[in-house]
Amino acid sequence: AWMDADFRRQLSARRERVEDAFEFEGRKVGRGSYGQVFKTKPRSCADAPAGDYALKQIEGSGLSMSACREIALLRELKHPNVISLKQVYLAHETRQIWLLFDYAEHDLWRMINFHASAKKCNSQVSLPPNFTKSIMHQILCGIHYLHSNWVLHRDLKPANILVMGATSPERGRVKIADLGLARLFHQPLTPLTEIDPVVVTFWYRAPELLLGARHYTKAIDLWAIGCIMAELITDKPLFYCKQEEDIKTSSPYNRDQLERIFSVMGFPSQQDWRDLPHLPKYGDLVRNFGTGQQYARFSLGRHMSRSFGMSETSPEFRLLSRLLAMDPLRRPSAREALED
Ligand SMILES: Cc1ccc(-n2nc(C(C)(C)C)cc2NC(=O)NCCO)cc1
Repeated sequence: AWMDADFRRQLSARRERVEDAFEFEGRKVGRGSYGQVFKTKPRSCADAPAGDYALKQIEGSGLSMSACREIALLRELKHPNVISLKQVYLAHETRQIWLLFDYAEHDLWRMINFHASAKKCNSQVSLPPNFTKSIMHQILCGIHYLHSNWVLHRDLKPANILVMGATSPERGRVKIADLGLARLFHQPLTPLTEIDPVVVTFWYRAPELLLGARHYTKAIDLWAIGCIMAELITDKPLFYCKQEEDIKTSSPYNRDQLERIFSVMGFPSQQDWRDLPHLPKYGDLVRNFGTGQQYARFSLGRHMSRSFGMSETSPEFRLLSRLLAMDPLRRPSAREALED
């Protein structure tokens, strides 16, 4: 009531309603803790250019903290490899918030699974090497832009790497997005609750996070990019680890996930990772793994050459092993990885 009633009436009469501009009934394509997403086209009367759009109806009502954060963040960011927010619709009657994005036909999770299943039935439809190189270059460009604006992603994984489809003028272009769950908790140590049917995976989480690191860093994003690179090459999650169903742990320490990392990478020595003993969960690590002698013969080179014939002297292996350095201080910045 603080606003003059007549002025309010004029404003609400002029405000463009999302249902007037877009047809989205029954066209839901996504559902998660963040809200629901519809694939839509503008109605002829709308002034949006023709093409497919994604309309996200934000969970909850009114300007929640996460809605504010998403709008404030996305409206400032503009890069070809980062999802772009086209329009915000505030439905005052229902206090609903709608975000309009360009529709991305694909995401890396589905593309990798498609090729993995195609491989199983022996049609050699594996991802062409140039595809992996192009996707990696675009992810690194997008992350370099975010990091230079001091935006950390915190939950990079194939499902958050969108790829524009054939009907889009930006065909084949990567759009880094954040479709969901982990965004609700800004600190790495918040308990993971099952507010979303899809179980959170730890496969892309850097070892320092699993050992209780208190803050996200750029190096944590680069570790995840290393995991994505390996998955593009092999069609398999590098640090695949079965998930217990009830992930209600409040501790960041995940023994099974750490075990999987060590059985691929080997166990980090004092020389490999000087600061390891200073991490909060180092005591648990020693209790569970001792000196890690049982992993002495494992290494990334051994894993990639024995399982996928990748040469340890190849340039792609060199980049992969830099991205997957156990010590976060030894991982390259996005710029250094781009130069590589
Ligand atoms: C609460 C909240 C949710 C998502 C974001 N977010 N962040 C990003 C980055 C890639 C710029 C980091 C992108 C988004 N949001 C989206 O990708 N939204 C589209 C589907 O939900 C921000 C904040």
